[in-house]
Amino acid sequence: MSSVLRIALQKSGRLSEDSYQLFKECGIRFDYGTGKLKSVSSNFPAEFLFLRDDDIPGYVEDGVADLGIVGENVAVEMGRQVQTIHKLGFSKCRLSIAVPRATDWTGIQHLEGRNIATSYPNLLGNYLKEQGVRAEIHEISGSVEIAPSIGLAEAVCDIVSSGSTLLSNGLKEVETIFRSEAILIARPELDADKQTLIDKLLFRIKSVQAAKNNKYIVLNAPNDSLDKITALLPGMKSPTVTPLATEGWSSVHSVLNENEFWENIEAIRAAGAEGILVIPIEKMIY
Ligand SMILES: Nc1ncnc2c1ncn2[C@@H]1O[C@H](COP(=O)(O)OP(=O)(O)OP(=O)(O)O)[C@@H](O)[C@H]1O
Ligand SMILES: O=P(O)(O)OC[C@H]1O[C@H](OP(=O)(O)OP(=O)(O)O)[C@H](O)[C@@H]1O
Ligand SMILES: [Mg+2]
Repeated sequence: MSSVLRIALQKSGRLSEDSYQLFKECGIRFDYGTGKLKSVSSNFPAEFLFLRDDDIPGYVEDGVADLGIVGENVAVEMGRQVQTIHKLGFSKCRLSIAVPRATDWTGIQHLEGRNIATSYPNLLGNYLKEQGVRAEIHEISGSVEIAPSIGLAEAVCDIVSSGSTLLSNGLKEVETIFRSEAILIARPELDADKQTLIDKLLFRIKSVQAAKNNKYIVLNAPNDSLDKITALLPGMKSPTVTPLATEGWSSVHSVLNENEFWENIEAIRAAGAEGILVIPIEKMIY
C-alpha cells in the first residue's frame, strides 16, 4: 500500500503536547518541536503538518490534510465540511459568557442590546438567536477577557477551563454555551487505502484510551467471599481466580473502570478483600 495519511496538528498551544503524546502512545514516531512545519513518520505511513489550530478544519475540508486534531469549539465555529471520527478526551474546556463581577446578573436577557466580545461569533450568534436575545457581537481574535475593563464590551464569551483567567480579570462566568474537547476530524471522502490506515490508527487510539480508563487490580480474598467479589469485578471477560498458599484464600486478578473505581473498591473491601494492588495498564486490546 503506497498511501500516506496527512495529519494536521496544532504547532504549539493547548492541543499540541497531548496530540504528540497520543501518537507516541500509539507507537507512531515523528519529529516535532524542531521548528520544522512538516515531518514524516519513520514507522507509520503518515506525514504530519504543524499548523495554527484555526486553519486545521479548512485544510481538512480542502483535502490538504486527511485528518486533523482540533477543539470541537473550533470545528463547530468554522462550520467546515469535515467529519468528527473520534473524541479524544483531552483539552476539555467550555465556551462561556462572563460579565464583570459586580454585575447584577438576572439572566440571558441582561445582554439585550449590549456589546459582547468573542472569538466565536458563530457559536455565540446561534446561542443568542436560540435564546431570543439581540446583542452586538464584537469579534476579537485573542485576549478577549480584557474587553470589559478597557470599555470595549459589557460581556465576553470565551474559553474557560479552571476559571483563573476570568478571576484575574474581574469577571464571573454566567452562562455556558458549549462544551468542548479535542476531536479527530477527517475529510469526508477518503479512498479505501486511506480508510484502512485510519481504521488502523483508530484501533490504536482506542486501545490507548481504554488502557487509560482502566486499572489492573490484584487482591486477596477469603474463598467464602469470592462470589461477591468476582461479581464486582467482571473484567474483560471474567476475573482470574487462583488459590493462595494460605488455605481458604484466593488471589483475584481483573480490570476495573476508572469511572466506577472508588465505589467498587469500597464494596470489594467491605466484602472481605485484602492486599489490594492497583496497577496502570499500558495498552488494552479488546
Ligand atoms: N485553558 C484551556 N484548557 C483546556 N483546553 C483549552 C484551554 N484553552 C483552549 N483550549 C482548547 O485548546 C484549543 C487550542 O487553544 P489555544 O489557546 O492553544 O489556541 P490558539 O491560541 O488559537 O492557538 P494557535 O496559535 O494554534 O492559533 C482551543 O480551541 C480549545 O479547544
Ligand atoms: O479558565 P482558564 O484555565 O484560565 O483558561 C482559559 C484561558 O485559556 C485560553 O487561553 P490561553 O491561556 O491558551 O492563551 P491564548 O489566549 O493565547 O490562547 C483561553 O483563551 C482562556 O483565556
Ligand atoms: Mg488559534
